[in-house]
Amino acid sequence: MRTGVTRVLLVMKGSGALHGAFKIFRRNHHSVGIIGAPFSKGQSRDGVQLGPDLIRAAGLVEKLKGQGCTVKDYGNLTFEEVAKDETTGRAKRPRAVGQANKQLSEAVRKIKNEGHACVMLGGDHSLAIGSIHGHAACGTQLSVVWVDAHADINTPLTTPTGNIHGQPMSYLIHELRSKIPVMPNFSWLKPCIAAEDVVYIGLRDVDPEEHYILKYLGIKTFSMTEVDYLGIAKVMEQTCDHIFSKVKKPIHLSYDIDALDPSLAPATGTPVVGGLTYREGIYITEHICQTGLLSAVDMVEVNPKRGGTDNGVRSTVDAAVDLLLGCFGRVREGSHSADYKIPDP
Ligand SMILES: NC(=[NH2+])NCCC[C@H](N)C(=O)O
Ligand SMILES: [Mn+2]
Ligand SMILES: [Mn+2]
Repeated sequence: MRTGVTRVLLVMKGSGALHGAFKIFRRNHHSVGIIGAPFSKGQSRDGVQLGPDLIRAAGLVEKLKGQGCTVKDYGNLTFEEVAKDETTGRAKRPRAVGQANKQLSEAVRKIKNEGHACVMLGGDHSLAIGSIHGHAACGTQLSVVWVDAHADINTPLTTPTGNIHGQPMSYLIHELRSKIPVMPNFSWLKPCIAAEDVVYIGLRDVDPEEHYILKYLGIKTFSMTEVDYLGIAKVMEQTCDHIFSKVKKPIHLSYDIDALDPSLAPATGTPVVGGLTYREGIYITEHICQTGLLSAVDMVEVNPKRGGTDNGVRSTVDAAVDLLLGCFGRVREGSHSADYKIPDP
């Protein structure tokens, strides 16, 4: 039995005809818990810490409620300044990143334990460390769908930039445990994801060392080349075949806004041309929602100080909101409540 999907026998009153028998309707009463993580030290560009409040200001909570979700906003985390934070290995600001992610992990674990689907608003993508760790801490094995132009799987020794937002996956995957040096403020973190439970979608800027790691671990990837070749519907079908091949596990969707094409989402720190269209980006969320197994979502790397114009920022933030709405029941064909009746004149 699929969870998250209700089968409804739709009978058109008056006509006597049966229309769309056993048509599948999306369950819209998702319970969503939102946590903001205004954190930017996993990379070097100012502004990405403004993401959570901007995404809220674009009406996320009201729109989720408007489509039938129950929403609890847990507010934003606050992060203390870390005084001396020297590079370890090549990783920059490890103490600040380690501390912030420890806080985030605890917050996500609480939201999950209170029974909600968790939405983490970033902030930079280093926050996936705490978000996925806190989600996994609830006890179940997870699948991770990582939608991004980048693989973010450099280790602290392979990273070309030192930015930890390019490394989160390497800290989380069991198989890379021996490749991660001891880092200050990271002793709380244990790997919690198996390489075979990860799927990437949207890749188009992968460092050579990352490419080696992906091949070495046999991780399932759909680069933009595969998106072009297969089309997004097949990509999503194969994504689900892969993550559901053994048992059906809860899904952690980690969505970097730079997966979308920069013409649509320019307000981000590391834009890469040739990205997902709006429709492909939304289709991913609709499909994941349909599985009924979406358990947590990260929406990261929205940076209003990039992207040039006000329009560019607005289009980026609106796209982030629409992607989140797609995760929790919005469908483009439209929808209606179960008890709706056409008004009599
Ligand atoms: N979350 C991101 N936007 N990551 C970009 C990473 C870029 C590059 N691969 C690095 O490791 O630094
Ligand atoms: Mn990225
Ligand atoms: Mn990323």
